[in-house]
Order: sequence, then structure tokens, then C-alpha cells
Amino acid sequence: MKATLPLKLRDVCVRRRGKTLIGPIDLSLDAGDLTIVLGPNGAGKTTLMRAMHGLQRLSSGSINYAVPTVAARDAQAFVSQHPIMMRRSLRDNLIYPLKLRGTSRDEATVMAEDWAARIELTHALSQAAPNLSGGEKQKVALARALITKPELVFLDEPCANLDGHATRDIETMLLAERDVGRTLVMSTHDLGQARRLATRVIFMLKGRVHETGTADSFFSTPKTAEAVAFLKGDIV
Ligand SMILES: Nc1ncnc2c1ncn2[C@@H]1O[C@H](COP(=O)(O)OP(=O)(O)OP(=O)(O)O)[C@@H](O)[C@H]1O
Repeated sequence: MKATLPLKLRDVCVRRRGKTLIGPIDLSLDAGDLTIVLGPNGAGKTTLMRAMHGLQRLSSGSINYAVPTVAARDAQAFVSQHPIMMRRSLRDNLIYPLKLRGTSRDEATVMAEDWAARIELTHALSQAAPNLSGGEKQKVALARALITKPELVFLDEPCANLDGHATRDIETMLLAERDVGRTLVMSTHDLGQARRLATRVIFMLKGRVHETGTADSFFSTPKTAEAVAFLKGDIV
């Protein structure tokens, strides 16, 4: 399959009822990074990621992948902070995205069992997925996103509602994906998590991309007073 990245945003704006939610934004996203979208509440992180994934209609500007949009969407996954489980077993939840892509039932079952083992939920394969705990559901949501080996995964505050233990499990999965070169774009306002995971940072403020660069340079030498204030905890 042809690579869908880089992704290029030009003059992207999303407006609703006369209010600008994000934009104008110009941005380029390359393959192989774990990019953390950082910023205070309401900065536009979710809107930006939804726009990049095609869930949010643009008011103006354009978003282009290296391949036609339909093919690009097929190579992507989106994990939200409120994982929605189908009212079926954990096994069927993991099989579903593979089935949509034409994988045989037998092959999909093997892959589902392999992923259930990786997220330490083999014992729950036959359980109804909606009855799992919040942390377990989020691990399933992540496994369900990764099982198709997407080129690009968006994660919107995936640990927002999780305790320390579940957060660590999710971070371990994300680091493993980062280390095999999967391209990940994740929003958070948890600075500790951003420092642990990011290779690049997009810092958003009031709907605009305020600063972007490698994680090392952003955390060690932020360029703007606002980024310095955010890192000190003065903008929340
Ligand atoms: N559908 C919508 N209609 C109107 N306003 C919206 C809509 N979606 C989001 N907003 C507003 O757009 C702004 C950006 O919201 P967004 O959720 O993208 O920010 P965020 O950085 O992800 O915030 P948080 O960290 O709180 O999740 C906020 O002011 C929000 O209230």
C-alpha cells in the first residue's frame, strides 16, 4: 500500500455559529512520530484531530494526504476518550475491524486472541465488552484500532478517565507502537505523559498552533512566553 503521509493542512479553519473553533492552521505531519497535541482546555485539540481524521467539516482551507482521501482514511484509526464497545463479546469487538476489511473469520480470530493476550485480557475474550472496566475498555479500544496495523492513529485524551495503573498500560502499548515506527497523534493536557511519550509536540492555544517542533526542543527551550507559562503550569 502506498504511504498516505505526509499530511498537509493549509489555512484550515473550523467555525461554528460565527465562532472560530480552530484556525487558520498550516501544518505538516510526517510519518514515524508520536506527536502530542498539547494545550489547555478548549484550545482546539479535539477539533484539530477530528478535522485531520475527516470527522469535522472544514469551514475553509484544505487537508491533503499523499493518496486520495478515501484510501488515507482506510489506513487510519481514531481512539476517543470515551471508548464505545459493541454489545458483543470482547473477541467480536476485536474481530470487527478485521471483518470490515475482508479478513477471514479464522485469521481474525487468531489475531483477536493474540491482541487479547497482549492487553492481558485473554480470560475475558468471551465476556460482554460493555461490562469491562473503563481501563479495560480503553485497552480494547486501542487494540481494536491497532489490530488492522493502521499507518496513522489519532488518540484523543485516551487516558483522561483512567487510574495510574491503566494509564501505564496504555502508555506501554503506545511506546511499543512508537518504537516500531507507527505514526501516532495524541492529545493530552497531562504534561508528564507528554514528556514520557512525545517525539514531536504541537502546542495549541485559542484554536491556533502556537508552537511546534521536536519534543526535546519544546520541553527544553520553548520559544514563546505562552509555552513557557504552560510548561510552568501558569496556563491550564
Ligand atoms: N460542535 C461544536 N459547536 C460549537 N462549539 C464547539 C463544538 N465543538 C467544540 N466547540 C468549542 O470549540 C473549542 C475547542 O474545543 P476542543 O474540544 O477542540 O478543545 P480541546 O483543546 O480538545 O479541549 P479539552 O482539552 O477540554 O478537550 C471550545 O471552545 C469548544 O467549546
